[in-house]
Amino acid sequence: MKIAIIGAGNLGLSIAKGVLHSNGATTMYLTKRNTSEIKDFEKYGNVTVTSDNKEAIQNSDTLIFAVQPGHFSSILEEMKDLLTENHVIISTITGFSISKIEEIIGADKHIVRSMPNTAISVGNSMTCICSNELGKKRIDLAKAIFNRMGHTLEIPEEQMQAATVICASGIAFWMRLIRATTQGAIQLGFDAKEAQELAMHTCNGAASLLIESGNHPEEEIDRVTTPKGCTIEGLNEMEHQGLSSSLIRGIVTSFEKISKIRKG
Ligand SMILES: NC(=O)C1=CN([C@@H]2O[C@H](COP(=O)(O)OP(=O)(O)OC[C@H]3O[C@@H](n4cnc5c(N)ncnc54)[C@H](O)[C@@H]3O)[C@@H](O)[C@H]2O)C=CC1
Ligand SMILES: O=C(O)[C@@H]1CCC=N1
Repeated sequence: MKIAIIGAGNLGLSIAKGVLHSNGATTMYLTKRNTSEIKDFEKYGNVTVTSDNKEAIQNSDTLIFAVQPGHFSSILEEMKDLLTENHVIISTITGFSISKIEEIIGADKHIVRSMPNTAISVGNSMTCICSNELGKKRIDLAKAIFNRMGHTLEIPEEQMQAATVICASGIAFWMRLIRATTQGAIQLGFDAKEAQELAMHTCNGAASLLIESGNHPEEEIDRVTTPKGCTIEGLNEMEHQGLSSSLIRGIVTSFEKISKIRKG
């Protein structure tokens, strides 16, 4: 597998780390405009860091685009003559539809849209993917790439905007919940380091319980909430203060913002 990551910023580098972590590529190109900060990646023998997208594309078969939405059209325009039916073109760009990509490079290319998150760097991304008609022939390959770095779900393109919020922005939402729990633990007497340790491992345990059991969260909550106990008292107070409601409202607000990014 010869992978090029076009736009090695926050997400692109997270993908690069995940690929390295999982030995997922024979060669890997990382491109960005100013490469000085990421030259270190060349210590991995199979990695080339360059600002030359053309070189990266010509020497790779799987192209992962991770540039800002506003830069994507012009990069595709510049590179379209280099893109062939042998390439698998994977976009991670928020709000940029497959039809818009096809308008620029043509429908005769294998195009996959993916929405990973930054936990891809530690091999634990929730990644949603979909493809154009021709890309269906390569979707299993794309799934195999992302499955090495977490969990993958194929979805209809119409759900991509929602997946962006739940999975990609979701990392930030969960971080805030972990941070708030950490602050609570400090208030109760743990030092900051221990407080975070307790918060993040408990969060990990909660997710693992659901993943392994397939249970609904309320089933697991029922096991914790002793009648007249402290958990239900705390949980109800959180709901009086709008915990679930504020999360749902935040999710919907992020979703609506993507439509504005798309138009802009
Ligand atoms: N950060 C995240 O957690 C996620 C981001 N995304 C999407 O991924 C894309 C990238 O997001 P970030 O990594 O956060 O942005 P970023 O700004 O950190 O990275 C973009 C990179 O592209 C580089 N770049 C700009 N023009 C270029 C060009 N002509 N050739 C090569 N590289 C070029 C920039 O130097 C920068 O390093 C966005 O479209 C975003 O919507 C999707 C899922 C998660
Ligand atoms: O905040 C953003 O717009 C991008 C897309 C999802 C995660 N980061």
